[in-house]
Amino acid sequence: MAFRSRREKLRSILSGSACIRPGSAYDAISIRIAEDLGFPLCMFGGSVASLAVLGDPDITLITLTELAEQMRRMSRAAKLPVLVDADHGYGNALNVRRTVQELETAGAAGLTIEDTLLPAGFGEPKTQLISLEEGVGKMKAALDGRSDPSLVIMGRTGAASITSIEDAIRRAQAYEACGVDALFLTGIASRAELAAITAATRLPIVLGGAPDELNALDYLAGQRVRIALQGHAPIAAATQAVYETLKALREGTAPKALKGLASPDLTSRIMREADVKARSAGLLGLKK
Ligand SMILES: O=C([O-])CC(=O)C(=O)O
Ligand SMILES: [Mg+2]
Repeated sequence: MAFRSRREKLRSILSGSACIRPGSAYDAISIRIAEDLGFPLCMFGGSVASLAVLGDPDITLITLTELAEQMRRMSRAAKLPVLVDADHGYGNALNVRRTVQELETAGAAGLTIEDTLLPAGFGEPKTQLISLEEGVGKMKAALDGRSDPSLVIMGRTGAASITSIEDAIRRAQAYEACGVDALFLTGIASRAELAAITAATRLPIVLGGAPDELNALDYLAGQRVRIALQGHAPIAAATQAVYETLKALREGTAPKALKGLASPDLTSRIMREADVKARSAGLLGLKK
């Protein structure tokens, strides 16, 4: 299968002994840049999917079809393994199963399913969790939905900052018992909390946003953390660059006087233009 080697690369990160930083990417251009810079993995967050596809905040307005289509574009553009944030799986456990099928055929190397109540409930200003039992059903459905056994399924909980660290441990243990491949934890606030999770579980850990005391990769590796996210700065940088450029043009700056544009060489590399030219020579009878 075409995507198996990507999934095996993600598996080798999880079964290794180091902790890596994934590149945050959200479209064909950003994943090619992450690939060229040598990132071993790309994180495709739900927040950046919503922003890139809809221009909206992370409130689960995006549909599974839109997420999977963006994933497919990224899979086509680069060979870098992608870990995709599949939020709550776009519905109940049956929807989770469908979500896994769609993201698997779209080329994801791995995906996370979380136990957050999404979209937000009526009259609920704060994030809520679904029950542990429903969460377990979702993890089982996700595992059942996979047809390539190398696709990585991660059980995710943000319980540590929503209910308690004890609840996060209970949930992590329950998802581990379902047979997920890794635990994705958000809202871990301290080394003591991470140590408690590490001691109570045995699967590789992926850490969402974390405070400064959880930044050192060697320390994290010793706590069985294999992947540590560091936010989504690239899309923020892209937004600022587009803003500055449009603002300068609107104010009358000549295109040639603009600062901070990609050079023709960088653009050509991102477009894989040398490959296109070689292909055109062979297939369209054009000069190389
Ligand atoms: O998965 C991540 O990178 C963190 C997250 O939930 C999001 O950005 O939506
Ligand atoms: Mg998310």
